[in-house]
Amino acid sequence: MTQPRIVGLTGSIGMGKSTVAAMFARAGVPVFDADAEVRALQGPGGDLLAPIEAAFPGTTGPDGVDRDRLGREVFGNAEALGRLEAIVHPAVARRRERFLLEHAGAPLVVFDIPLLFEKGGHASVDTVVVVSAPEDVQRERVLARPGMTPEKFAQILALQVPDAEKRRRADHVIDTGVPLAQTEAAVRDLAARLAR
Ligand SMILES: CC(C)(COP(=O)(O)OP(=O)(O)OC[C@H]1O[C@@H](n2cnc3c(N)ncnc32)[C@H](O)[C@@H]1O)[C@@H](O)C(=O)NCCC(=O)NCCS
Ligand SMILES: Nc1ncnc2c1ncn2[C@@H]1O[C@H](COP(=O)(O)OP(=O)(O)OP(=O)(O)O)[C@@H](O)[C@H]1O
Repeated sequence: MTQPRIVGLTGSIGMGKSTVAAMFARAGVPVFDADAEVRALQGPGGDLLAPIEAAFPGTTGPDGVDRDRLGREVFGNAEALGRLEAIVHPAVARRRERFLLEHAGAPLVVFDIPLLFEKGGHASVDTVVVVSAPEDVQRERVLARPGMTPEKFAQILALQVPDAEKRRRADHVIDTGVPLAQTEAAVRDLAARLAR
């Protein structure tokens, strides 16, 4: 059986990755959502609660990981973030392998991976799609989120490959600074071309 073509979907914070991933799913393309996997692994009863509690005492409870609290410990502290990533990323990679086996017959699959460039994942996908919007649109979207502050936004941006570089390295750029219907049409068109 031929392997599906693997699309790596990425973009900086607030650029619209999750929205565009949902558009690919509506176009019939199976989507692996790395963030959702992290949330499941860190949620109530999740496999990673014990190792995270051991490494970051007091950050887990009956509701799973307290993400705000853990975020405060790791964003802005490279050593702590590295320790968390060493717990989380191998578990996500195992789930991604399983997803690929489950969808071995599909012509096209999407890996929605926020840190595709940052962690070198672009080398193991066939095509890179970057979602991008003007900086002021990104900023407005992110600061509108509950719990977000300009300081946290700046810390997260500093950890991410800049948008301009992502766009330069992309095989395809999806513009999300336009009306949703226009983005959705672009995604449908790209999905059809890539599935051929
Ligand atoms: C620290 C945690 C609990 C904070 O959760 P919270 O819900 O507050 O934030 P969220 O996950 O929505 O992330 C907010 C923004 O930060 C970015 N971000 C998250 N982790 C990282 C990281 N390791 N490096 C750079 N940016 C990151 C996200 O892409 C997003 O743009 C969580 O981000 C986490 O467990 N991160 C480590 C795992 C990871 O690398 N996840 C992202 C890729 S799968
Ligand atoms: N044309 C568009 N394409 C995508 N999103 C849009 C568009 N116009 C407006 N939006 C809005 O922008 C927001 C994008 O948020 P989304 O959660 O998809 O970003 P994200 O890149 O996944 O974020 P993060 O990296 O922080 O997880 C949504 O509220 C969405 O409705």
